[in-house]
This record gives sequence, C-alpha cells and structure tokens, in this order.
Amino acid sequence: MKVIQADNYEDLGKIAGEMIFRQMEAKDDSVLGLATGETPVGIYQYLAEGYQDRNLSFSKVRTVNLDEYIGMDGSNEQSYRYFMNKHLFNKVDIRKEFTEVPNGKCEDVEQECLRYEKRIEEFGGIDIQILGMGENGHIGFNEPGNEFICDTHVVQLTEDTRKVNARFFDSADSVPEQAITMGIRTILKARKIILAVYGVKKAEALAGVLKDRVTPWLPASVLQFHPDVTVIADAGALSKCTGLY
Ligand SMILES: N[C@@H]1[C@@H](O)[C@H](O)[C@@H](COP(=O)(O)O)O[C@@H]1O
Repeated sequence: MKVIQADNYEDLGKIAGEMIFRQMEAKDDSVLGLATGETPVGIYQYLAEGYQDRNLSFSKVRTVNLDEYIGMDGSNEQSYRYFMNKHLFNKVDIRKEFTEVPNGKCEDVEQECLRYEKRIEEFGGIDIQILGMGENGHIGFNEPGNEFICDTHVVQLTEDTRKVNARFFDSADSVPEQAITMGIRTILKARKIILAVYGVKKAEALAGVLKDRVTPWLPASVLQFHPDVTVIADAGALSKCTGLY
C-alpha cells in the first residue's frame, strides 16, 4: 500500500481530489465509488469547487456509494443519499440517474442487494473507490466479525458504530440498527482504492491495517490484498505507524 501523509484535513481533501480529477481526465465516463462520513466531505468540497476550473465535467460520470441505512430514504437528512446530494451531487453537473446509493427504503432488501451488485456490473465496475474507515476498522459498513462477506448484503451495526455515528442523530437509539453495504469482494473489485483516514482516534486501527495480518476482525486490513491502494492520512492517524511506510 502506498501511504501519503497529508498536512491537515484540507490537504487530505486536495490530495484525494487530485487523484479523482486525474481519473476523470483519463476517462470522462469514470465510475467513482463514493463514501460518506466526515472524512470525505473535504474531498467532495475540493471536487465541487475545482472541477470547472479544470475544464472537467461530471456529466458522463457514474457513481456508486458504499452503503445506506435500512429504513431511510433520500428525504431523510440522516440518510447517505441526502448526504451525497448535499455534499456533492447538488454541487456538480452530474446526472442524478447516474448516481447509485443503496435504497434503504426498498421493500425487499435481499433483492436490493442483488440489484446493486448488478448495477455496478452494468456500469462496468468501479474505476476508483474512496473509502473512509470506522474507528473499529470497518469499511463501508463491513463490521469486524469472524468472516469477510463478499457481496452487497444487509448488516447488523455494532453498538460501537452506532455510538460513534450517534453524532449525526438525536441519540444513539435513533441510529438505525441495520444497513445495506457493499461487500468486501465488491470493494476489492475496484480498480483503484483510496483509503482516507483522519485523526488520532483512527491511529490504532490504521497501524493494524498497515502492519498486522489480514483479519476480518479488522476489515480494512483486507486492503493489503489489493494491488492499488493509496492511503492518505494525517499525522494523527499515522501516529502509531512510525517506520511502517
Ligand atoms: N459507513 C460509514 C463509513 O463508510 C465511514 O468510513 C465511517 C467513518 O466516518 P468518519 O469519516 O466520519 O470517521 O462512517 C460510517 O460508518
């Protein structure tokens, strides 16, 4: 894995944003894999503010998001669809029908998972996937456990994740208990991956990802098996990784 140290949050957004711009320059109908959470907001801001100056357009770009809470549709402010509209899709010239987020309000979640996998295939696979990482090492909503689940699936969120994500809700109890997430194989099929990690709270998990053996108990460690991963992280997140990169 290639590791780049960002000077600060803004710099992280810029480094990752530049990688996305390079991808769009190489292929105007790129398929971008997108993530939610606080870490990628700076990346989306960089993209939205800079794409026109670069003479780039999102009009042919297709996007697929990693995950969505079950029970939420796009009008719900805590949904990931709402998040994506607010932070990126409403600010660029993308065609909404080219943006995919799992439908958390679907009638049949199993069918939705199958539909999602098929849709990614129809798009021709993901060219570049942005990933954040939970404090427990989750990617998308692939939580620590005793196995890696391959394809898009329904997941029971851990209490830890619900507590951490409670900051976006009125209380921990209002955080949904389940989500739909791309699976580990879905993520690993992306041709390039950016793992964006910010803050000292993620230091322990990031050190594990860079130096320990691959284990489903630290889901992001599986990225060691991917041939083209760039980790972009600040000094806090890298504080336990001295000598590892
Ligand atoms: N499902 C998302 C993840 O995809 C994201 O990586 C994680 C970290 O978010 P943050 O960047 O806010 O720490 O949050 C959520 O749980």
